Amino acid sequence: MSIAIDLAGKTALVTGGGRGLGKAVALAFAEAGADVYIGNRKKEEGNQTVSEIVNMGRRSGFSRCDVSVDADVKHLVEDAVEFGSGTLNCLVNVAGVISTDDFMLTTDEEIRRIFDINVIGTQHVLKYGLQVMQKQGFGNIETFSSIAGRGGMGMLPMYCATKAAVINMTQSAAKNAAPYGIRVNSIAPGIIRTNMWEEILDGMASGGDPKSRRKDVSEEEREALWQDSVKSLIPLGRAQKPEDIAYAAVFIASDLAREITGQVIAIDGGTTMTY
Ligand SMILES: NC(=O)C1=CN([C@@H]2O[C@H](COP(=O)(O)OP(=O)(O)OC[C@H]3O[C@@H](n4cnc5c(N)ncnc54)[C@H](O)[C@@H]3O)[C@@H](O)[C@H]2O)C=CC1
Ligand SMILES: C[C@H](CCC(=O)O)[C@H]1CC[C@H]2[C@@H]3[C@H](O)C[C@@H]4CC(=O)CC[C@]4(C)[C@H]3CC[C@]12C
Repeated sequence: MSIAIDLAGKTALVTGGGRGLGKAVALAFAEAGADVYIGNRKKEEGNQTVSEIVNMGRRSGFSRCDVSVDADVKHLVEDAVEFGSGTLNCLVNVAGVISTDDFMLTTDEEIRRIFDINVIGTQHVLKYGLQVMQKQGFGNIETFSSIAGRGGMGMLPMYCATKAAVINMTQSAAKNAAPYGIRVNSIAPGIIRTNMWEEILDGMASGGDPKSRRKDVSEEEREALWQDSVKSLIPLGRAQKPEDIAYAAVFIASDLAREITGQVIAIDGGTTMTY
C-alpha cells in the first residue's frame, strides 16, 4: 500500500504564479493532477507558467491581476470559477512583496505600498474565495505568510507586520469558514533564494535607510551574506527550495490534511523551532 496525492479533477487558483514560489506552487498542483488558473501582475510571466502547465498535460489559464485592487481579484476569481466549470477547489494566495526599510526611516508611502499588497491583497483574495466556496460548501484556501510574521525583528519591520496580519486574518477566516466545510491555512516559508531574497540581500548590504540603498552590491558580497544567513539561521543547514514549499502547499490542499485548519505551517529547516 502507498499514500499518494491525487488532485485530478480539481481546480486550483494561484496568485503570484508567474515566478518564484507562486510558480513552483502552480507547477506542483499541476503535477498532482489539478487544472491550474494563474493570477499575476505581469502577463508574460503568467503566460509562461500557463504554457509549462499545458505541456504537462493539464488545463491552465491566466488573468492579469493586481491583488491590491479589489475589482482585479473579483474578476480573477470569477475567471477561475468559469475555468473550473463553476467550481473552485483550491485557492493559494502567494503574491507578496518585501520592504527592507528601517522602522525609523521608512515612509508612509512605503508602508501603504506593502500593506496594500500583502494585507489588503490577502483580504481581497480571502473575501472573494470564501464567497465562492461558501456557496459551493467546500474548498481549501492557503495564504502565504512568513516565519518573519511570527514576531518582530530588528530588520524588515513593516514586512514582519504585514505577515503577522496575514497570519491573524487567516485564523479569523478559518473560524468563519469552518462551518461551511472550508479549510484555511497559512504557509510560512523559511529562506528561499528567489527574487525577493535578492532584495533582502541588497537590504542587508545597504542597511535600512531607503535614501542610501546601494546599487553596487557585488555577487561575492551577496553570496557571502546568503551563506552566512543560511548557516547561522537554519538548523538543518540548508536553504529551502521552491518545491519544498510547493509540496507542503499541495499536501495542505489534499484530503490527507483534512483535519488541518487555522494553522501556520512553517517550512523552514527548523529556523523557528524555538520561536
Ligand atoms: N523567498 C522567501 O524566502 C520567502 C517568501 N515568502 C513569501 O512567499 C511569497 C512569494 O515570494 P517569492 O516567490 O519569494 O517572491 P518573488 O518576488 O519571486 O515573487 C512574488 C510574486 O508575487 C507577485 N506579485 C507581487 N505583487 C503583486 C500584486 N500586487 N498583485 C499580484 N501579484 C503580485 C509577483 O509578480 C511575483 O510573481 C510572498 O508572499 C513572500 O512574502 C515568505 C517567506 C520567505
Ligand atoms: C528575511 C527572513 C524572512 C524570509 C521572508 O519572509 O522573506 C527572516 C527570517 C529569519 C530572520 C532573521 C532572524 O529572525 C534572526 C535575526 C533577527 C533580527 O532581529 C534581524 C536579523 C535576523 C538575522 C533576521 C534577518 C531576517 C530573517 C532571515
